[in-house]
Amino acid sequence: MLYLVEMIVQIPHTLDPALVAKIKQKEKEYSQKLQREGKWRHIWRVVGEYANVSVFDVASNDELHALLSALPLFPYMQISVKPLANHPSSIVQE
Ligand SMILES: O=C(O)CC1=CCC(=O)O1
Repeated sequence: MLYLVEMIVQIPHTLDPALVAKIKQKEKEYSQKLQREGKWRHIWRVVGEYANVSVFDVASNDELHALLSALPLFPYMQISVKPLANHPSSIVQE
C-alpha cells in the first residue's frame, strides 16, 4: 500500500544543539535504512520549508504507524498521511 506522508519539523530552539545534531544523524540513518528496504520510496524537501513530502510503500496502516512513530524526530514533527489508490488515467498501475 502506498501512502503520501508530509512531515513538518519543529525542533524547539531550547534543545541542546549537540543533541539535535545526534537526533538528525539517527534520523538520516533510519530513513536511509528504510529507503534501502524499499519501504520509504521517495523523500523530497518542500522548497523553503523545514518539511518533506515522502512516499511510503508498506503492508498496512499499522506498519506505517509503527515506522513513523519510531522516527527519531517524531516528537518534533507534525505528520499528515494520505493513503493512495491507483488513478484510472494513470499508465502505471502499482
Ligand atoms: O529533514 C527532514 O525532512 C526530516 C527527515 C526525515 C528523514 C530524514 O532523513 O530527515
